[in-house]
Amino acid sequence: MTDLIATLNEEQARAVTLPAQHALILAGAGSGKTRVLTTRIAWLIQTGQVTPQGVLAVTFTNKAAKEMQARLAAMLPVNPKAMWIGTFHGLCNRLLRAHHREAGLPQLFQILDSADQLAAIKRLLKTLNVDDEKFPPRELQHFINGQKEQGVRAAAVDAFDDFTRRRVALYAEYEAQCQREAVVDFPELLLRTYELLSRNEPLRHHYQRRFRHILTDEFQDTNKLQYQWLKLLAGGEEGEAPACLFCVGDDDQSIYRFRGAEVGNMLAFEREFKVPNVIRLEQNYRSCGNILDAANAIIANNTQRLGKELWTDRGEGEPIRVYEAFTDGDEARWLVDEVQALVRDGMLRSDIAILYRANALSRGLEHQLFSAGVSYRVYGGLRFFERQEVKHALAYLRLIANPDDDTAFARVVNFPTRGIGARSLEALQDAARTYNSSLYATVSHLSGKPRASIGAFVQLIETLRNATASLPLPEAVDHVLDQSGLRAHYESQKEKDGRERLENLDEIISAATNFVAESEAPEPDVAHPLLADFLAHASLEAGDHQADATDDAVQLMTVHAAKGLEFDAVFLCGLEEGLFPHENSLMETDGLEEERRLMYVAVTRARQRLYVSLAQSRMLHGQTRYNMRSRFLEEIPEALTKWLTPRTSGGQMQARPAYFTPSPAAPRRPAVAARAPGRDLGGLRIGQNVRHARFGVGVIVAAEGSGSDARVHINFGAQGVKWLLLSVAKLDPV
Ligand SMILES: Nc1ncnc2c1ncn2[C@@H]1O[C@H](COP(=O)(O)OP(=O)(O)OP(=O)(O)O)[C@@H](O)[C@H]1O
Ligand SMILES: [Mg+2]
Repeated sequence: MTDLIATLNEEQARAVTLPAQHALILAGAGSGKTRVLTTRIAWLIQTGQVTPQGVLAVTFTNKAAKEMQARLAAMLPVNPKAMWIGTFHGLCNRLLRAHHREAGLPQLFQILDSADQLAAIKRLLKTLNVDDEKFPPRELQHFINGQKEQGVRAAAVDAFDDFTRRRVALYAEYEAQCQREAVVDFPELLLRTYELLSRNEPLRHHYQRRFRHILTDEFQDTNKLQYQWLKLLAGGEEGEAPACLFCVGDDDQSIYRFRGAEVGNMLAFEREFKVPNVIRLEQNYRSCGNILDAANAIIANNTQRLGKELWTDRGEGEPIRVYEAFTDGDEARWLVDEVQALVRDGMLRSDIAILYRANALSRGLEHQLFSAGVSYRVYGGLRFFERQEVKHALAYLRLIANPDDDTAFARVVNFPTRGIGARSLEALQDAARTYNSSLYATVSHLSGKPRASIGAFVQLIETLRNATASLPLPEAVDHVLDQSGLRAHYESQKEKDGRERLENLDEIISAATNFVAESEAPEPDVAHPLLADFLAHASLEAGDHQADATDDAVQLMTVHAAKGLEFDAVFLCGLEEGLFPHENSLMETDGLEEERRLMYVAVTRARQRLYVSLAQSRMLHGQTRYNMRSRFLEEIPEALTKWLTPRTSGGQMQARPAYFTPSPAAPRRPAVAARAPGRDLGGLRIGQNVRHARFGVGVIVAAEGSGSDARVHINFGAQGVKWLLLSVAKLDPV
């Protein structure tokens, strides 16, 4: 044990060996916060100040909890599985299972993940005959979860207008439905435990006496209810000594404010508990100097900071490598080549991470990795072709290619909802068994209402088949997305999630475009002969090649999912305005500062090598976009970087030069929505602020087309993001 402390620096050792009092460790990335927290648990146990059962430690992800357990097992002769180390959700689940009766739940209550929860809400709305146009399920879900995260039950919501009163009534109905069906959603796990402990005094005292040390990692991302929960468990009632709270966090890494995380909890904690020990750690052990300097320089542009600096004695290390590709395809190919070179030089694949801001970027990368036979693993998110909305879209295509595909039929016959009832489907399934034929073929044997409702669906598929027969594959996909109602369905879902799903739908068009370009298709490349191949390609890419956890695989994830992790080499791609910072954040300072913190998290994941890349044109969501270089890239001091491609002048990116010959995998024909690059934006440029008579002030985030066809993509903040024709819209520079 003393050995372990000997490897720590002075401040770290002081934090680990603090007396039994509250403490706040406020420190930047890679300064050893998580290591200090883990070592403190070991030290407390080893010095006999607490038993392993007396410790409660909260981590942010299950992966982090497992790592902490493994480190403890290496330091101490204890069974860390028996200890209370886990995420808020995991720990609450454990408490509720142990005291399910007191919590009013059957022992085998089921947990609803976010998708299940949404399905439950939809079902509820249907049963109650509620118009889901007026009360979109996803908004209702957001409302309910928001209330629960504030610790507010339906009965306690203050509703001053009719709309809110209706929502609250639905919240109450939803609570009743969950209770009837014995299911618990994510925020409910926390709220239920919180209520259990606050109402049940003996139980509360039991746990307050038991957990004498409560340690929380990533404290900057706790929400209000989580903080209340910690306070409740810490106790300190009626003259009893409270448990010692040991919280570690970094305000510069607070990246969940959009979900209700309150960085103010750090200050509230310090104030409310009169925390006697606030320790700052300033030495970074993770990253080489250049990487750290870049991170410091980037975050210095934020104004809302508690303020701290990081230094390292590891030497400056390698420069940050910057690659500016012509297209996203070029970017992905370069990236995979570079990954392979690193692996040849002896780096483990699992020490290499590819990070991106938005999930939609993973498809192109996955495709390149897959084609090159590099095993990879996608964390915290499904692989592209496994995502629900993508599977729905593929199901329509599968029915066009093969009407007898019953799985595809069942998946979309009533999605988007077309009022086909469970009874009708049962009748169809029974008849299919009797006639021993596929669902599709059986519809003609039905009669009455089922025949009419399901018959209309069959008719839709027939129409789709005819309409797409002579279209090029990407256009066929586009057509199906529209006519199936899928696009409209996800468009009606205004929350973040709905947008992301829409983006993923459009991404299938990009996939089809690339597939056609690569498949040596005979001219004319009309959809139908290619469709089956494309679908096979999609299911292959979805199923196989997903390396399992033990495999040595390159790690792909969003920046959000990378919090707390570290890798020898990090590739951060898509560094373009509109992508990172994300276009939805451009209008508000808070939004931009949260994006910058996210950038800081991304950069500080790298130990030795950091690559940042961008593409001058990117096919995303079915459209070719020409974005400006990300301001975050411009915020990295030039002396720290090494450009692998000629450094362009910055500002608006150059269009691909006319002499550039497309590489083999680049699209041979323009995609549905792609336009020729030579643009004349009538004196405007991407990144510029403009005023529109109706929408107000916005920022130009992308452009396409030229001459009288030129269109610009403008983010008007609260007014939304719009495509406007330059020749029609009157835009004044501001
Ligand atoms: N005193 C030390 N000597 C050597 N290595 C250290 C020391 N302290 C921390 N490290 C190493 O530095 C790396 C970063 O530590 P850790 O993950 O605990 O930082 P962190 O502050 O939790 O980072 P983040 O903010 O990203 O969560 C780890 O590999 C850790 O083992
Ligand atoms: Mg950490």
